[in-house]
Amino acid sequence: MTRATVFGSGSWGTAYAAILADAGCDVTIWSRRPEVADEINSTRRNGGYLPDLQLPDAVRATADPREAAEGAQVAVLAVPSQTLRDNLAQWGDAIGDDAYVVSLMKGIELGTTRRMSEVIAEAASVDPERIVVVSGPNLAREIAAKQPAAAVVASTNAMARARVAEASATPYFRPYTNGDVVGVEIGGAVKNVIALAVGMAKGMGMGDNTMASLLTRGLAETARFGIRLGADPQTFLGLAGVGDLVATCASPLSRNYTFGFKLGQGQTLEEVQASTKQTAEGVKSCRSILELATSVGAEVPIVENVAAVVFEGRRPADVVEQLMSRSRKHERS
Ligand SMILES: NC(=O)C1=CN([C@@H]2O[C@H](COP(=O)(O)OP(=O)(O)OC[C@H]3O[C@@H](n4cnc5c(N)ncnc54)[C@H](OP(=O)(O)O)[C@@H]3O)[C@@H](O)[C@H]2O)C=CC1
Ligand SMILES: O=C(CO)COP(=O)(O)O
Repeated sequence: MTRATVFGSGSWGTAYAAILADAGCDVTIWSRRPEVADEINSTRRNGGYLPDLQLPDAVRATADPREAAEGAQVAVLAVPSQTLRDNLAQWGDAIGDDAYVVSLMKGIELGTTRRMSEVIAEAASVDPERIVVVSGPNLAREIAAKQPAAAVVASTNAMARARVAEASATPYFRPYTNGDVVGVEIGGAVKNVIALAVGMAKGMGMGDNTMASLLTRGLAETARFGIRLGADPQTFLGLAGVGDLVATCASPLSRNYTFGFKLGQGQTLEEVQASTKQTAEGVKSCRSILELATSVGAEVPIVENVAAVVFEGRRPADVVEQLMSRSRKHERS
């Protein structure tokens, strides 16, 4: 039986722990708050994040990272992208040298512009051949309700991706393997920013043509940018590209879409931030994505305009005008 640890007991960490248990693993969750670990152990629920999910008996929790990581062959990381480096500094050394380290995170680090697999390799000295990235159209609430979904399990190491895919396969969660870690991580990070843009448009009362236009042009800029970093263009047509973009941009369950929607309705950044406890990765990552894209000479106008709203206080309505008045060009330029 595979021993797995999930670091992070938020929405996706908790839902992923259930996937692993349903796939036959013995799972320990690390919660940073002891009361969350106690609640999971005594009620088999994590009411603050996924109140409707009854966790399988094979899942237990602890607030002690070393106890959580003990003997784990698979260590899953599900904390916010911007805290990952600090988290790993605290307990990264608890992860065994032979464990596969799985990133569920969809962001780019501020300041360094590192992808999450790069942060893991640097901050916890993990061999990149042991790092696996899981991404795709996986809204935690739907997965927790055991609604069927597919995902991509990416690693440069064929054995690592096969092993993690096997440990995560259930009747409602179907993993596909992929060797393109860069493309999978870029798709996952940029779609959050495009979902903020779509949310803003919807919040301003715009309809499906606007949504589809933003989504399609968003995919174009994601691919343009990812290819400059060495990604396989085909990855953006897959689950970590189109798949996740569609799920996130079309769902009120998405924190990024909802965040953008509230901005579009006229709430201030501070008001929206105060109303949401959960992680909307695109809000911070739009800045690091813009910086990384600029450094490789990739034009990312939607990301740039979302960053102008979030970091410069521009109004969403001004951004729409700006995007619509850009110089005309070939669709594939
Ligand atoms: N939710 C989803 O549907 C999906 C999310 N993802 C990605 O997974 C990653 C995690 O997301 P998700 O689980 O949804 O996030 P949540 O906001 O739901 O949970 C974050 C978790 O990280 C913990 N945490 C640990 N250290 C810190 C810290 N220093 N500051 C804040 N929180 C900390 C939180 O603890 P505490 O409870 O004590 O605050 C909580 O358990 C993100 O990158 C997200 O993009 C990917 C696919 C689906
Ligand atoms: O990544 C996700 C779905 O695949 C979750 O999106 P949000 O973080 O916007 O909720």
